[in-house]
Amino acid sequence: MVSVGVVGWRGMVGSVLMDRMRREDDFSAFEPVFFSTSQAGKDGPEIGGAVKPVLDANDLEKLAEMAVVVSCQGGGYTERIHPALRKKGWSGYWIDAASTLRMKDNSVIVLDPVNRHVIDRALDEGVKDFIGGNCTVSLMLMAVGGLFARNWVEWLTAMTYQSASGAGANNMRELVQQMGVLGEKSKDLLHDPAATILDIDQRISQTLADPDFPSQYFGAPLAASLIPWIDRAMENGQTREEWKGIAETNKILGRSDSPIAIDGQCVRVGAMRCHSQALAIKLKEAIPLKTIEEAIASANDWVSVVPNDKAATLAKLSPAAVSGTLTIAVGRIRKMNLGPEYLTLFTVGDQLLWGAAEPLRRVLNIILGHMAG
Ligand SMILES: NC(=O)C1=CN([C@@H]2O[C@H](COP(=O)(O)OP(=O)(O)OC[C@H]3O[C@@H](n4cnc5c(N)ncnc54)[C@H](OP(=O)(O)O)[C@@H]3O)[C@@H](O)[C@H]2O)C=CC1
Ligand SMILES: N[C@@H](CC(=O)OP(=O)(O)O)C(=O)O
Repeated sequence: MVSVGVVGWRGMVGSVLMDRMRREDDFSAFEPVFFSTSQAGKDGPEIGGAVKPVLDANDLEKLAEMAVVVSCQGGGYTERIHPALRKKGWSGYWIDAASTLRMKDNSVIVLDPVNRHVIDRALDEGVKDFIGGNCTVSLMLMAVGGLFARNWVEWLTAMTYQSASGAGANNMRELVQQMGVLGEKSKDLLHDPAATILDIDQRISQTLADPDFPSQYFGAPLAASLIPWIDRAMENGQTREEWKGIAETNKILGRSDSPIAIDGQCVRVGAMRCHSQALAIKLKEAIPLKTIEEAIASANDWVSVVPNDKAATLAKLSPAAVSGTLTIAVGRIRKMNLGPEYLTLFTVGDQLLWGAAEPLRRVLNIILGHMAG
């Protein structure tokens, strides 16, 4: 059996990946070897009734024995270990959730329902680094990949509403903590029939402004507010999250040499693990709405077109409705009053599933199939 090293299996993305692998019985196709930077020697996860000790994730000798390494450990780990392994002459496959290697010439950003042809060509050409994309980019392409596949898109803007999970587990905890503080600080007024809504609003504002309000990880209140800044500044005024939109989308589509114009604003909102996006798309021609909806709906098995009405929208087009599922909900699809070539829509997807773990799980199976010949 092919030995596959798994690093980062304890983390948030890694935990979601493990759950998906168990559900799809992926572990029956290879020999998993679990690595950790803090748990070496302890019992690893139970797989098929067997429990084996965890190995040291810094042990290059042991890692080099793997035919494939899957890492959800983070960019710092990748920066240290990947070049050291390659320098040792390791020629195995490296699959990674971190952004570190995404834009390297000899890596592929993987989203197989959208770019399987790019992945297959890379495997045939001997590429060994296969990297999961930025979650927002992956979710956008899962939503409107059908429009790109038909070469209908002239340009696209993505106004994002990104969940706390994109920033990490501690940020998710902080969001819930913030919600709890707001509830606790206002409950006396909520239970007082004489209290006016402006009394309650003022109490919330005072609580958000309190220097003791928990914001260590986000750096600002997120609950009852939002943060229009994700990742670090770029020289052109974008954030790096916004830059990923054009850079990674075009690399995934194999369009880096003739990029499609993409830009937008990336905003953190108080959702737990689903990213939402409002897209505006300039089509190359005035395509009928029904034809557009059919192209979106037929692009992959997970996209689900939600009718543009209030009941369907409230029931199906939200983080509350989509969280924890592989569904890519796409709704509010309509032409804009800017002209018949201008399309807008709203999409919601689970940022830990299709935004992180699922593309890694799927490309591992593609690579194992390629290795089997
Ligand atoms: N967060 C997201 O939604 C997305 C993240 N990514 C990327 O995926 C990578 C992993 O991100 P993420 O999963 O958020 O990272 P986490 O911080 O959740 O996990 C990374 C590692 O932290 C260590 N760790 C320390 N304390 C704990 C703890 N209490 N519980 C579990 N693990 C702990 C574990 O390593 P050890 O076992 O060695 O101690 C774990 O593998 C990053 O590169 C990130 O950029 C990509 C797309 C989306
Ligand atoms: N940056 C995304 C999460 C993610 O995809 O990170 P990266 O592109 O560094 O893997 C967010 O904050 O929501």
